[in-house]
Amino acid sequence: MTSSVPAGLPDDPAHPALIVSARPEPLRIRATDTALIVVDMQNAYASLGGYVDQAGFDISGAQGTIGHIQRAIEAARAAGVLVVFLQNGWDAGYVEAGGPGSPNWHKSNALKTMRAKPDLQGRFLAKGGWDYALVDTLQPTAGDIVVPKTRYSGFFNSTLDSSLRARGIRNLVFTGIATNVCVESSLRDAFHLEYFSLLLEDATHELGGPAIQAATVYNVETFFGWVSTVDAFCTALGQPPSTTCATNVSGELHHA
Ligand SMILES: NC(=O)N/C=C\C(=O)O
Repeated sequence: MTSSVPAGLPDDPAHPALIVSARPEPLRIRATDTALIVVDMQNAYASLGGYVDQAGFDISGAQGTIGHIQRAIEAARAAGVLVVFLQNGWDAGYVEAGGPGSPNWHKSNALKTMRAKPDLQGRFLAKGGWDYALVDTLQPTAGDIVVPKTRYSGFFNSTLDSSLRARGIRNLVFTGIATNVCVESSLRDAFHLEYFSLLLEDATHELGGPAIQAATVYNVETFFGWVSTVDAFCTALGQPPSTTCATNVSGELHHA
């Protein structure tokens, strides 16, 4: 059910709110209590030759997603919205990945692919390696935060929750890869931790195909939060794409 009445934290006359056009209704946020969460934009998930590519997933849409995330990051920084990069992976010896006693050892397609192809052993998601690194075009700058994590949810065994609470953050704007795994896992945990979550659907990419993307969007819109676009986010921040930046069809960033 959609509505035009904004949801979100109550109005506070001392701190005027911004309204983001979203489904199922607009969401009220403030730059000072909002963080843009960039989930796992590492070579593993967004570059040819990285883990998910080598494990057989289609990442042909990832380049376009990178361009959309760049726009959201530029708008966030310009408006004073905190930018948080999540970075998924383990120590080079894979101790943090867990052994056979951990479901992660059995379900992680990175670990499974490396076990199936021993020549790839040590290549995927190991701290210090190319696969683990954030893609060249989405690098943190001063004022941004980078939060390492070892499981799908950014909130599990990480400093994410305390870093956000210390800064008074109550609204999280989610971007990244993969929509249906680490983005959705983190967003679901955010709901249970009382954060208001906004998914920028054109700044995410799925592992599993368009129906899988649609399923997460449905889940978020119906149960866990709100769904919007990069353009709507930029506009709400007073950073319309025409005056800040725009993407061309290949997803590369250029300044207008
Ligand atoms: N970043 C993610 O969504 N990761 C998904 C799968 C994996 O890490 O194996």
